[in-house]
Amino acid sequence: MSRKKAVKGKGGSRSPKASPSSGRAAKGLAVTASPSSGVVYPSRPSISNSGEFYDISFKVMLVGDSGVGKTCLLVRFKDGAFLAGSFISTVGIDFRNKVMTIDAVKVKLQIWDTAGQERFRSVTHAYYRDANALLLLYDVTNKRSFDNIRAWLTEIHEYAQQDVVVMLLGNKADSSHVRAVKREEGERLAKEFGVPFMETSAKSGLNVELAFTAVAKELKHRTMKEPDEPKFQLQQYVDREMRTLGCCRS
Ligand SMILES: Nc1nc2c(ncn2[C@@H]2O[C@H](COP(=O)(O)OP(=O)(O)OP(=O)(O)O)[C@@H](O)[C@H]2O)c(=O)[nH]1
Ligand SMILES: [Mg+2]
Repeated sequence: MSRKKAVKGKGGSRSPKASPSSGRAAKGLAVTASPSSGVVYPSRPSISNSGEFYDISFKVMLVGDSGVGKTCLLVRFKDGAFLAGSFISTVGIDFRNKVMTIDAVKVKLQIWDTAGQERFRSVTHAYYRDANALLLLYDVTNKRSFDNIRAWLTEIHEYAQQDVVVMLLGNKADSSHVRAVKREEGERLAKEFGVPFMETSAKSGLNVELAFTAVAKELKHRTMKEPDEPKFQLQQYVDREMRTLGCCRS
């Protein structure tokens, strides 16, 4: 992840107008195309900038106050590393691509890392409308970042698509000695707004993969759901995975 002062990503085009794109068709899969979600065109193979084929592509945005760990979460997910040391605040917006295999379908996530600082808010607003999913972060050691979640949700409501997938993440869960927001408080707020929730740690890797996988599953199901297939239940999936893995999946 480039942390330098640039509005540039490593993954290719950075036009906010680029719509969810298509990829190589998954063999034998029924496809329903929707203009606002990842669309599959069976005859058109696509290849990501990293050289990987994919079937469907979605845009995911990381949002939340400055310092909550958005960049670190993305770096952990993409590179499996933690950016320790001094904090370099993101300037503008940046993105990285990752192709995941979800139920035998190659799902490309184009993940936009936004700047949490107030002065970049207008830049972020321009990107909301094309996002298929938003990961909204607060820092469990910073009460203010949690209190600001309501304002972030209002902003999301104002600028994002109506059917955008939103997930609330309480990051820095490794810092139990300086915790300022209880897990139950996060759960309560998420319930109030009807969004799925989990705690994560970019430092330890706790639930990082799970957060992105859950979002990718939800988006994939919305696009490729068979008529008789039940609706994917994101929070239930997350709860089940956390139980199975003793709540501490990395
Ligand atoms: N202990 C701990 N520290 C973290 C974690 N995630 C991020 N940090 C630290 O928090 C600081 C901010 O992290 P960033 O990822 O740069 O924050 P950001 O949300 O991208 O901030 P902006 O780019 O300004 O919006 C850095 O010093 C990180 O090392 C985490 O899970 N645990
Ligand atoms: Mg950042």
